[in-house]
Amino acid sequence: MRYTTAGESHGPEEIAIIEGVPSGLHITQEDVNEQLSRRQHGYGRGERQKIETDTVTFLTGVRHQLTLGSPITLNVHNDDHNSWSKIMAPNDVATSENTLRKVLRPRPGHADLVGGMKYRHQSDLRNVLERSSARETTMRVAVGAVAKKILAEIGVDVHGFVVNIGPAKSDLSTLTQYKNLQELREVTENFKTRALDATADAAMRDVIDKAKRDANTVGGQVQVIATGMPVGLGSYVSADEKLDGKIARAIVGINAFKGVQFGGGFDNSEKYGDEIMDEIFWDATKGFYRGTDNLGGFEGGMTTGEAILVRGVVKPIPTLYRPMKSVDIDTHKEHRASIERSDTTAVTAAAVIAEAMVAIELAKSVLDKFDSDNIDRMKEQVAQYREEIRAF
Ligand SMILES: Cc1cc2nc3c(=O)[nH]c(=O)nc-3n(C[C@H](O)[C@H](O)[C@H](O)COP(=O)(O)O)c2cc1C
Ligand SMILES: C=C(O[C@@H]1CC(C(=O)O)=C[C@@H](OP(=O)(O)O)[C@H]1O)C(=O)O
Repeated sequence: MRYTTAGESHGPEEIAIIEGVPSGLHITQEDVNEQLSRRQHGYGRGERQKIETDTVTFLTGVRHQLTLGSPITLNVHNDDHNSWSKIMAPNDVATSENTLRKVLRPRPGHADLVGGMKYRHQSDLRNVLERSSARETTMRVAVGAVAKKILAEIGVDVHGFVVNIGPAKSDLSTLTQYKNLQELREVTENFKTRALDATADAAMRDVIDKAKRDANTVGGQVQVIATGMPVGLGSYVSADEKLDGKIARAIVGINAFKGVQFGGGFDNSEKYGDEIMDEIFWDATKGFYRGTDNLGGFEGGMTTGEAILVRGVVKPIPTLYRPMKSVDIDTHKEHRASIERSDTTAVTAAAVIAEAMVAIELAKSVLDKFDSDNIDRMKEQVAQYREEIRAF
């Protein structure tokens, strides 16, 4: 399975094309809309989310709620485009009127300056901003919704949570060692049944309100937990086959993500070996298993069969309403950075996007190993493989 996305933030449409989804997968537009709606929620976002109601249209690859095995085209309309149609017009020549919203003072922390240099957009950095915007993550979540449906067919569940927003921490933040799998499962379930909107926590709202009052922004960490993956997805034999490596790349590829860890991650560096390795046990019904999950479900770049625990670090939003120092690209004079309408934080959305990215990488790995033509044949092969592994 592979995919590509296209679309500018204030252009008319966002598009994704996915190839390699098996035939016979049951999927509806509502399945995708549910995930798109989760991405749009979260305290601390700006005015844009009030304008958009992200809903998908299947343009190709699905018939009577079943995938055909052909490329699937997903489309989400940008409602905000109504206010930008002249500025984003593909067929009109540039005039003083339709370039009114020029960006000439690059925002530190954004793609503006380097993107402008690289693509020679020296007359208007909006040409960078439009595609570098995290608006594009709408389509990654849409693709992730398809991946989650594939994974659900073989009992794999993937869920993203907020760990902290600035200094305000959720209960999950204390679970860095995962010594007790039962505790991990309970906390996970507890979090899932609560509103995804971890920013409902009063302490988190306070941090966001303070940042907003100060014309500032704030970041945080998110955690993705995936359960039910078969043993042995990914491989140690070549560096680019390692599934933890593919997931790390997918996570850091999300706008504003600056770090990733598995299991206890960075905290493990302060521990001794006997505190960290996940000891091996055997049981006649389930075969080999571990008592802990300090390594986050990977050994040698392969799934161990325990929960996959991935954490991502999200930097604060770069656009500041009290902007930082920058330089005008026309005059080369020092000037405060441009201000664009912006979020105060997007950590809650980031948890949903990280979930989608993990789901995409896991689904790809399943489709690489098992039949990818038809979903029922894939399921049969996974069941057969699971039985072989259990009997090892
Ligand atoms: C869901 C989401 C929403 C975002 N919203 C904004 C925003 O409103 N304003 C902004 O300046 N950056 C926002 N960002 C971050 C920028 O897109 C990102 O920092 C920028 O593209 C530079 O990429 P980098 O941080 O990965 O280097 C958002 C990121 C995510 C994941
Ligand atoms: C549009 C979304 O996020 C946008 C991501 C973003 C950025 O610079 O990354 C900047 C803002 O864009 P705008 O100026 O149009 O409000 C966010 O709203 C979205 O998540 O759907």
